[in-house]
Amino acid sequence: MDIILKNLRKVYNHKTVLDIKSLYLKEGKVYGIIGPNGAGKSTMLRIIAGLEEATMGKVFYDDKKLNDAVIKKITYMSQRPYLFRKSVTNNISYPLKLRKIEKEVVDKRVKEIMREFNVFDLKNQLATSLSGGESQKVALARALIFKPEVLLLDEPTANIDPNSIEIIEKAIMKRNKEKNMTTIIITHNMGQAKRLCDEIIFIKDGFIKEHGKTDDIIFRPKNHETKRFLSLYTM
Ligand SMILES: Nc1ncnc2c1ncn2[C@@H]1O[C@H](COP(=O)(O)OP(=O)(O)OP(=O)(O)O)[C@@H](O)[C@H]1O
Repeated sequence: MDIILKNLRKVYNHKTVLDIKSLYLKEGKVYGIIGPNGAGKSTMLRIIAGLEEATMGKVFYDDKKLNDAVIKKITYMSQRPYLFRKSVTNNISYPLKLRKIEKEVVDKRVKEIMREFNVFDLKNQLATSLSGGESQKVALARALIFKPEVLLLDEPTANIDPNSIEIIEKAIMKRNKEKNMTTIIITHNMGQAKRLCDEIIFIKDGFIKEHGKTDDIIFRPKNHETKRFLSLYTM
């Protein structure tokens, strides 16, 4: 699914926190959103996810506005994902049960994805008792189990150990190749941006300051603000 932002603006308390004239995100590509704290990255993602309304402007999904059919194809994971006070298995199977998938298929897919994310041993544990990293993996397994067309991730691997980061990145790349999933990832990890993203969008003060191919942005940024931002990271 292509995602198109047109004259999108978000204002909080008379302050514009996001102002995007035009952005075309193509089906099957992985986009990295980078930028300082408070730049408007999460606001943009929440608007695309349909969790927040823009003050002005529109988001199109292919040529459609957000509707029930579109919402069913999108999955969004926040910085602090919310898990139900139920077992890990119940949490992960929830999106399939919601879509009335038959039990045998649900059981098979849940087992597969728990193995993929290395959380199988936690299957009966109460999800609210998991560690931060474990919760993140379970939340992503739940987000991916229904095979979304659009994946929106707000810092999916903040505070995650390298082994789990690798599991999460592999899971994203695998689906991207197989399902042509359009993916947008907010990250403060430039190594991750390099590994995962086809293109990078640098946002500051609510504006897109620079957008281009990952290597161009990371190694040959043109905008002086992008240069300054990237110079603060060790790569
Ligand atoms: N519900 C809200 N009410 C008022 N202001 C808000 C609200 N949500 C976000 N903001 C403000 O909008 C600006 C952009 O916030 P946003 O969360 O999009 O930034 P971000 O780029 O994701 O930052 P971070 O890297 O810290 O997660 C910030 O100044 C924030 O304080």
